[in-house]
Amino acid sequence: MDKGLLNIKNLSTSFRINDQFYAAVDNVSLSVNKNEILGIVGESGSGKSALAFSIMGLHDKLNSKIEGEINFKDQNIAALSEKKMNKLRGEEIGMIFQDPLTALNPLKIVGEQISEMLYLHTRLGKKERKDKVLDLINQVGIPRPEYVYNQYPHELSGGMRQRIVIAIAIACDPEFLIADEPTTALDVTIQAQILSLIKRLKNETNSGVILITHDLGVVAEMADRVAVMYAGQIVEIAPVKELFKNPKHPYTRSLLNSVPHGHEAKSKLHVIQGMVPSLQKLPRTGCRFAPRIPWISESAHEEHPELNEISPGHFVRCTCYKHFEFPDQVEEAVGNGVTGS
Ligand SMILES: Nc1ncnc2c1ncn2[C@@H]1O[C@H](COP(=O)(O)OP(=O)(O)OP(=O)(O)O)[C@@H](O)[C@H]1O
Repeated sequence: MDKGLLNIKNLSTSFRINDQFYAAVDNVSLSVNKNEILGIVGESGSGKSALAFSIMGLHDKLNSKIEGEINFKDQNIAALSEKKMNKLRGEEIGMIFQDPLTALNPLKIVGEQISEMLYLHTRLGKKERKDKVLDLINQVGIPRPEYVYNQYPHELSGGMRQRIVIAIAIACDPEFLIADEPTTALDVTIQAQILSLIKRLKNETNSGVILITHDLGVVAEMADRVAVMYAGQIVEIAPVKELFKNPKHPYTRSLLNSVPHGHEAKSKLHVIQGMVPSLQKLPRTGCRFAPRIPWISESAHEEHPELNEISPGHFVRCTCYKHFEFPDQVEEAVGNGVTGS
């Protein structure tokens, strides 16, 4: 894989459960370049947030364990002290959290919350900080910055609150942004505004972005490349157009097929049943997706599934995709007098 602004190598993040550690992120390698948005998709429990929190160094050290490397601008930030990580967080890597209500302090006016970031990470004086905060509120598309500066989070709409969270994340011009489900809590029109804001900021600052979402429409709109996570592993990674045009892994195909398209209202949705197993129940050997596609023979899977590059920049884990059909598609084909391959 190419060398980017962020290079993650063999990252595993494990959590302590009943005195044993279980990996929620399991041997993940990926890179993100400047001015690139990497979308990360996957069902709930696939390890997306655990990965994001690992990059930000936000896991509780007592109950989690991180192995592997998280190289940011050629420095392994997984090995940094808490003090250095505190400096890096916000200053060089900003994070936009899913729920603005929990990300913001309900007892402080929003202007001060943005200003605090500048106080911690810059040498700006009080007046310069205020000017910069007003400028940031303006940049994230909120009218009347002077007025909004003095408001409490509960006085703002959900969309405005998320803009404030974004203003905090970009206050120090970070070179990298992690957005973890940034629009999940918002209604559709506001979603579109927030996403175009993130894209504009990325273009203006040339920053690298990881965008975590379970919404494939968002990924199609925003990402340059997409990584599909299942049970702690990347099962497929490809440039966005390639992934949508030529999805290979059964899990990716199932995710894509579960999105209804308006113009195909009457066509059937082929979906794989089941869900990501809990950490303790996760199969740790062989193809982790095999239990959800039991109609695919054991010999179709690799014993130790790796990410194989099948075309430039398009990687797929395991060989089972070569033999995969949705069972109801096979039935349809047989019903039509055509045998499924
Ligand atoms: N602090 C923790 N302690 C124990 N297990 C955890 C912890 N955080 C996450 N997990 C487990 O790790 C797995 C991955 O969780 P994670 O939150 O990363 O998934 P996700 O893909 O981000 O899901 P969602 O879309 O719901 O946010 C899950 O099985 C989850 O229960």
